[in-house]
Amino acid sequence: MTRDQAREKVIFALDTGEFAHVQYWAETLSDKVGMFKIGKQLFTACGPAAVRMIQKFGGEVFLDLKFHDIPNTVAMASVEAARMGVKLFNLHALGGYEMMAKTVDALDKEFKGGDRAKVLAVTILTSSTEETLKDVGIEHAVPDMVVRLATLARKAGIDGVVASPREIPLIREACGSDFLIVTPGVRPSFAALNDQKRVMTPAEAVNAGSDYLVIGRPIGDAPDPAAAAEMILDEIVAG
Ligand SMILES: O=C(O)c1cc(=O)[nH]c(=O)n1[C@@H]1O[C@H](COP(=O)(O)O)[C@@H](O)[C@H]1O
Repeated sequence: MTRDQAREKVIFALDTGEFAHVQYWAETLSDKVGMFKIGKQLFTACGPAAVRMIQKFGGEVFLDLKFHDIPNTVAMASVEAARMGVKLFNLHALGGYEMMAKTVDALDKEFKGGDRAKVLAVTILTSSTEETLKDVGIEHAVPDMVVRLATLARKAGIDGVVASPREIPLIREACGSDFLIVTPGVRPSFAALNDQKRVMTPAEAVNAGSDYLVIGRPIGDAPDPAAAAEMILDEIVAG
Protein backbone atom coordinates (compact mmCIF):
# COMPACT_ATOMS: atom_id res chain seq x y z
CA MET A 1 0.00 0.00 0.00
CA THR A 2 1.28 3.52 -0.88
CA ARG A 3 1.56 6.30 1.68
CA ASP A 4 -1.29 8.21 -0.06
CA GLN A 5 -3.55 5.17 0.14
CA ALA A 6 -2.67 4.77 3.84
CA ARG A 7 -3.38 8.46 4.52
CA GLU A 8 -6.82 8.23 2.85
CA LYS A 9 -7.75 5.52 5.34
CA VAL A 10 -6.95 7.46 8.51
CA ILE A 11 -9.71 9.48 10.18
CA PHE A 12 -8.53 11.74 13.01
CA ALA A 13 -11.00 11.96 15.91
CA LEU A 14 -11.08 15.68 16.65
CA ASP A 15 -12.16 15.22 20.28
CA THR A 16 -11.93 18.75 21.68
CA GLY A 17 -14.40 21.35 22.94
CA GLU A 18 -12.39 24.36 21.78
CA PHE A 19 -13.25 26.04 18.49
CA ALA A 20 -9.77 27.60 18.43
CA HIS A 21 -8.24 24.09 18.25
CA VAL A 22 -10.15 23.14 15.08
CA GLN A 23 -8.11 25.33 12.74
CA TYR A 24 -4.86 24.15 14.40
CA TRP A 25 -5.73 20.48 13.77
CA ALA A 26 -6.98 21.16 10.25
CA GLU A 27 -3.66 22.82 9.39
CA THR A 28 -1.40 20.40 11.30
CA LEU A 29 -2.92 17.19 9.95
CA SER A 30 -4.37 18.11 6.55
CA ASP A 31 -1.58 16.28 4.66
CA LYS A 32 -1.38 13.43 7.19
CA VAL A 33 -4.96 12.12 7.47
CA GLY A 34 -7.80 11.58 5.00
CA MET A 35 -10.69 12.81 7.14
CA PHE A 36 -11.60 14.55 10.41
CA LYS A 37 -14.19 13.13 12.78
CA ILE A 38 -16.35 15.65 14.59
CA GLY A 39 -18.10 13.96 17.51
CA LYS A 40 -20.47 14.79 20.33
CA GLN A 41 -18.04 16.93 22.33
CA LEU A 42 -17.01 19.31 19.55
CA PHE A 43 -20.45 19.43 17.92
CA THR A 44 -22.15 20.17 21.27
CA ALA A 45 -19.65 22.95 21.95
CA CYS A 46 -19.42 24.53 18.48
CA GLY A 47 -22.12 23.07 16.20
CA PRO A 48 -21.99 23.24 12.38
CA ALA A 49 -19.30 25.98 12.53
CA ALA A 50 -16.78 23.23 13.35
CA VAL A 51 -17.81 21.30 10.23
CA ARG A 52 -17.50 24.44 8.09
CA MET A 53 -14.05 25.20 9.52
CA ILE A 54 -12.70 21.78 8.48
CA GLN A 55 -14.33 22.13 5.06
CA LYS A 56 -12.79 25.62 4.66
CA PHE A 57 -9.35 23.98 4.95
CA GLY A 58 -10.31 21.41 2.32
CA GLY A 59 -10.88 18.58 4.82
CA GLU A 60 -13.57 15.88 4.63
CA VAL A 61 -15.79 15.33 7.70
CA PHE A 62 -17.17 12.25 9.44
CA LEU A 63 -20.00 13.60 11.64
CA ASP A 64 -20.12 11.18 14.57
CA LEU A 65 -23.32 11.99 16.48
CA LYS A 66 -24.48 8.36 16.79
CA PHE A 67 -28.18 9.09 16.38
CA HIS A 68 -30.51 6.81 18.39
CA ASP A 69 -34.12 7.98 18.73
CA ILE A 70 -37.57 7.32 17.27
CA PRO A 71 -37.41 6.65 13.49
CA ASN A 72 -38.82 10.00 12.34
CA THR A 73 -36.46 12.04 14.53
CA VAL A 74 -33.38 10.13 13.36
CA ALA A 75 -34.44 10.34 9.70
CA MET A 76 -34.92 14.12 9.90
CA ALA A 77 -31.66 14.67 11.84
CA SER A 78 -29.85 12.53 9.26
CA VAL A 79 -31.08 14.70 6.39
CA GLU A 80 -29.73 17.76 8.26
CA ALA A 81 -26.37 16.00 8.79
CA ALA A 82 -26.12 15.12 5.11
CA ARG A 83 -27.05 18.68 4.06
CA MET A 84 -23.88 19.90 5.80
CA GLY A 85 -21.88 18.19 3.07
CA VAL A 86 -20.18 15.68 5.35
CA LYS A 87 -18.72 12.52 3.83
CA LEU A 88 -19.84 10.11 6.59
CA PHE A 89 -22.22 10.21 9.56
CA ASN A 90 -23.59 7.54 11.87
CA LEU A 91 -26.48 6.18 13.93
CA HIS A 92 -26.79 3.30 16.40
CA ALA A 93 -27.91 0.00 14.84
CA LEU A 94 -29.50 -0.79 18.22
CA GLY A 95 -32.14 1.81 17.25
CA GLY A 96 -33.61 -0.92 15.07
CA TYR A 97 -34.60 -1.75 11.49
CA GLU A 98 -37.39 0.82 11.09
CA MET A 99 -35.18 3.66 12.32
CA MET A 100 -32.42 2.73 9.83
CA ALA A 101 -34.71 2.04 6.86
CA LYS A 102 -36.64 5.27 7.36
CA THR A 103 -33.35 7.18 7.45
CA VAL A 104 -32.14 5.66 4.15
CA ASP A 105 -35.53 6.41 2.61
CA ALA A 106 -35.41 10.06 3.77
CA LEU A 107 -31.86 10.46 2.38
CA ASP A 108 -32.85 8.94 -0.97
CA LYS A 109 -35.83 11.31 -1.21
CA GLU A 110 -33.69 14.35 -0.32
CA PHE A 111 -30.77 13.55 -2.65
CA LYS A 112 -32.80 11.76 -5.36
CA GLY A 113 -30.18 9.05 -5.90
CA GLY A 114 -27.37 11.62 -6.35
CA ASP A 115 -24.15 11.92 -4.40
CA ARG A 116 -24.78 12.05 -0.64
CA ALA A 117 -23.15 11.36 2.72
CA LYS A 118 -22.69 7.68 3.51
CA VAL A 119 -24.53 6.56 6.62
CA LEU A 120 -22.88 4.10 8.99
CA ALA A 121 -24.43 2.03 11.77
CA VAL A 122 -22.53 1.66 15.03
CA THR A 123 -22.71 -2.00 16.07
CA ILE A 124 -21.30 -2.64 19.56
CA LEU A 125 -19.00 0.09 20.87
CA THR A 126 -15.30 -0.78 21.00
CA SER A 127 -15.29 0.08 24.72
CA SER A 128 -17.94 -2.61 25.43
CA THR A 129 -17.39 -6.19 26.59
CA GLU A 130 -19.73 -9.11 27.24
CA GLU A 131 -20.06 -7.76 30.80
CA THR A 132 -21.28 -4.38 29.46
CA LEU A 133 -23.93 -6.16 27.37
CA LYS A 134 -25.03 -8.38 30.28
CA ASP A 135 -25.54 -5.30 32.47
CA VAL A 136 -28.16 -4.02 30.01
CA GLY A 137 -29.84 -7.40 29.56
CA ILE A 138 -28.16 -8.60 26.35
CA GLU A 139 -27.09 -12.22 26.90
CA HIS A 140 -25.24 -12.71 23.59
CA ALA A 141 -21.53 -12.83 22.77
CA VAL A 142 -20.14 -9.54 21.36
CA PRO A 143 -19.22 -10.98 17.90
CA ASP A 144 -22.72 -12.51 17.55
CA MET A 145 -24.34 -9.16 18.35
CA VAL A 146 -22.03 -7.32 15.93
CA VAL A 147 -22.88 -9.65 13.03
CA ARG A 148 -26.57 -9.53 13.88
CA LEU A 149 -26.60 -5.69 13.90
CA ALA A 150 -24.43 -5.39 10.77
CA THR A 151 -26.73 -7.75 8.87
CA LEU A 152 -29.78 -5.78 10.01
CA ALA A 153 -28.15 -2.50 8.94
CA ARG A 154 -27.32 -3.90 5.51
CA LYS A 155 -30.90 -5.13 5.09
CA ALA A 156 -32.13 -1.61 5.93
CA GLY A 157 -29.94 -0.13 3.15
CA ILE A 158 -27.26 1.40 5.42
CA ASP A 159 -23.88 1.95 3.68
CA GLY A 160 -21.63 0.34 6.30
CA VAL A 161 -20.81 -0.12 9.96
CA VAL A 162 -18.59 1.15 12.75
CA ALA A 163 -17.08 -1.81 14.60
CA SER A 164 -13.96 -3.10 16.27
CA PRO A 165 -11.30 -4.27 13.77
CA ARG A 166 -11.47 -7.66 15.49
CA GLU A 167 -14.92 -8.24 13.98
CA ILE A 168 -14.01 -7.40 10.36
CA PRO A 169 -13.79 -11.01 9.06
CA LEU A 170 -17.22 -11.89 10.46
CA ILE A 171 -18.81 -8.71 9.08
CA ARG A 172 -17.25 -9.22 5.62
CA GLU A 173 -18.52 -12.79 5.53
CA ALA A 174 -22.05 -11.72 6.48
CA CYS A 175 -22.31 -8.44 4.54
CA GLY A 176 -19.95 -8.68 1.55
CA SER A 177 -17.10 -6.61 0.16
CA ASP A 178 -19.05 -3.49 -0.88
CA PHE A 179 -20.16 -2.74 2.70
CA LEU A 180 -18.03 -0.07 4.43
CA ILE A 181 -16.29 -1.08 7.66
CA VAL A 182 -14.98 1.82 9.74
CA THR A 183 -12.89 0.81 12.74
CA PRO A 184 -12.10 2.78 15.90
CA GLY A 185 -10.36 0.80 18.65
CA VAL A 186 -7.08 1.16 16.75
CA ARG A 187 -3.89 1.41 18.78
CA PRO A 188 -0.47 1.84 17.15
CA SER A 189 2.40 0.00 18.83
CA PHE A 190 3.56 3.20 20.63
CA ALA A 191 0.19 4.20 22.17
CA ALA A 192 -1.81 3.48 25.37
CA LEU A 193 -5.13 1.59 25.27
CA ASN A 194 -7.08 4.25 27.25
CA ASP A 195 -10.71 3.06 27.57
CA GLN A 196 -10.63 0.97 24.37
CA LYS A 197 -11.05 -2.77 24.95
CA ARG A 198 -11.36 -4.58 21.59
CA VAL A 199 -8.33 -3.21 19.71
CA MET A 200 -5.85 -3.94 16.88
CA THR A 201 -2.83 -2.07 15.48
CA PRO A 202 -3.33 0.10 12.33
CA ALA A 203 -1.52 -2.42 10.09
CA GLU A 204 -3.53 -5.34 11.49
CA ALA A 205 -6.80 -3.45 10.95
CA VAL A 206 -5.91 -2.54 7.35
CA ASN A 207 -4.78 -6.08 6.60
CA ALA A 208 -8.03 -7.40 8.04
CA GLY A 209 -9.91 -5.24 5.50
CA SER A 210 -10.86 -2.03 7.32
CA ASP A 211 -11.94 0.75 4.93
CA TYR A 212 -11.20 3.55 7.41
CA LEU A 213 -9.38 3.68 10.78
CA VAL A 214 -10.63 6.15 13.40
CA ILE A 215 -7.73 7.29 15.59
CA GLY A 216 -7.89 10.02 18.25
CA ARG A 217 -5.72 10.10 21.38
CA PRO A 218 -2.70 8.27 19.90
CA ILE A 219 -2.33 11.33 17.63
CA GLY A 220 -4.06 14.11 19.61
CA ASP A 221 -2.33 13.41 22.95
CA ALA A 222 1.12 12.73 21.44
CA PRO A 223 3.91 15.22 22.24
CA ASP A 224 4.34 15.71 18.47
CA PRO A 225 0.98 14.90 16.81
CA ALA A 226 2.23 15.30 13.22
CA ALA A 227 5.10 12.88 13.94
CA ALA A 228 2.67 10.41 15.58
CA ALA A 229 0.46 10.54 12.47
CA GLU A 230 3.54 9.89 10.30
CA MET A 231 4.48 6.90 12.47
CA ILE A 232 1.00 5.48 12.02
CA LEU A 233 1.33 5.85 8.22
CA ASP A 234 4.74 4.13 8.45
CA GLU A 235 3.17 1.23 10.35
CA ILE A 236 0.41 0.85 7.73
CA VAL A 237 2.78 1.07 4.75
CA ALA A 238 5.20 -1.43 6.35
CA GLY A 239 2.08 -3.47 7.10
O1 LIG B 1 -18.39 5.91 16.23
C1 LIG B 1 -17.21 6.04 16.60
O2 LIG B 1 -16.43 6.77 16.01
C2 LIG B 1 -16.75 5.18 17.72
C3 LIG B 1 -17.38 3.95 17.86
C4 LIG B 1 -16.86 2.99 18.75
O3 LIG B 1 -17.36 1.87 18.85
N1 LIG B 1 -15.75 3.31 19.47
C5 LIG B 1 -15.14 4.54 19.38
O4 LIG B 1 -14.09 4.75 20.05
N2 LIG B 1 -15.67 5.50 18.54
C6 LIG B 1 -15.05 6.85 18.49
O5 LIG B 1 -13.73 6.73 17.97
C7 LIG B 1 -12.85 7.65 18.65
C8 LIG B 1 -11.69 6.85 19.20
O6 LIG B 1 -10.79 7.72 19.80
P1 LIG B 1 -9.43 7.18 20.46
O7 LIG B 1 -9.81 6.09 21.43
O8 LIG B 1 -8.90 8.40 21.15
O9 LIG B 1 -8.58 6.69 19.32
C9 LIG B 1 -13.67 8.38 19.70
O10 LIG B 1 -13.99 9.66 19.17
C10 LIG B 1 -14.94 7.55 19.85
O11 LIG B 1 -16.08 8.35 20.08
